[in-house]
Amino acid sequence: MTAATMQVSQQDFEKAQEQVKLLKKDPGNETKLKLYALFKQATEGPCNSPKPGMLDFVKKAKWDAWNSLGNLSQDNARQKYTELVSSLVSAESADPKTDASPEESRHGDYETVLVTTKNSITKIMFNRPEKKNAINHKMYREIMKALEEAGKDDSTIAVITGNGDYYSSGNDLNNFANIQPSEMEKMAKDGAVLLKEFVGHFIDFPKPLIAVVNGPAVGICVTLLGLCDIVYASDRATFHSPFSELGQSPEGCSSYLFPKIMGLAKANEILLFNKKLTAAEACAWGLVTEVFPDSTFQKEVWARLEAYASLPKNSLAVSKQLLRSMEKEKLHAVNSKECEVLQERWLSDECINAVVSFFQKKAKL
Ligand SMILES: CCCCCC/C=C/C(=O)SCCNC(=O)CCNC(=O)[C@H](O)C(C)(C)COP(=O)(O)OP(=O)(O)OC[C@H]1O[C@@H](n2cnc3c(N)ncnc32)[C@H](O)[C@@H]1OP(=O)(O)O
Repeated sequence: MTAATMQVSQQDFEKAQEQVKLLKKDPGNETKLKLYALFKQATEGPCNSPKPGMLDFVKKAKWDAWNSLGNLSQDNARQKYTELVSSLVSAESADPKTDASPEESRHGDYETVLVTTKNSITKIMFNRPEKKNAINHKMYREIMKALEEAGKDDSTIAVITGNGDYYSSGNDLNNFANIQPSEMEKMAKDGAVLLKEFVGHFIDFPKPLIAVVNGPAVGICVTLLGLCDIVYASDRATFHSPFSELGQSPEGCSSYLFPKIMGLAKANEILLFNKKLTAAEACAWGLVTEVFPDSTFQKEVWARLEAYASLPKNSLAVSKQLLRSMEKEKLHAVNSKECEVLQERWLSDECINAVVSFFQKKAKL
């Protein structure tokens, strides 16, 4: 190495120390240890401090990293440090995700949901506000696709919420409309297959899944809350699963989870007798984690979620999966059974009459 390159290397070394502080993405512990060791070697020479005790994990890892550089010269250490930082900076500027300012990145190609990622949180927002976020067939499919993507992306947690004044009015009753009598059985069979797959995506979701209930929730959007890991609600939200009123029966694993969460007597009021809960009641009954005043709901909840999303991602995922693993098989069995019963219900006069009444504007919840 010539004197000239050493000189440049010293300047670059100082610049690299500045650049490392500006990295937007955490380079990971292994790389951070390498940087630490090269910096120490470059500035102090070979490792000269006493070996820390076995139980002092952090100090021991740093000491090991520095010590592993042996007699590497200070010039070489400076050079290697500078090169490592330069490779991290280039990798970051080539990656469109990290170029990402703290701005939201929007996932493309959805019509009925709005999917965005920001601050390690992927948000899946029901986006049919003019229909109170009722879930039509396309929306069932798009929610499943969004969950699949969120399960695999870089986010730490995923959030489900609604756009507009409703969280969601549940199943879009148009899913049952304009069906010829000869097609009824097929409609019911296909509906049961779709519903089973849809609920299965919630059972199997691999990361913490949080419901941010911004307004009233109806039907399947209430029952699915039992499969979420945390439920935050605005004090404007209500929770209504009027299955018997609609001639239907419970889904979303609620026939198993609701009695477990709130006790059989309270679950019966919701699932058999159509009791609509206020947010405060849903919280007292264990379905909702915490209720916030509507005026500060978004601000308080997102601040809380951003703090949660900065926790170690893999630890959260394995812990969620561990908790879910105790129940997974059972939940899939419950889901199958519920869909089987609903397939029959959809062909019943009770259900058909309820749907007809809704479209004749005779019945609203
Ligand atoms: C593959 C099938 C799987 C099935 C899974 C099983 C799922 C079960 C359930 O989810 S059961 C629950 C079903 N939901 C309902 O029965 C709610 C019906 N809606 C209402 O009662 C009311 O709309 C309301 C109380 C939610 C809101 O009332 P209001 O504030 O007065 O608003 P509007 O009624 O004027 O609604 C505006 C606009 O949206 C349409 N809409 C609202 N909800 C639904 C719905 N669930 N299905 C279809 N359409 C809905 C409503 O008709 C209005 O449309 P318009 O402006 O008239 O075109």
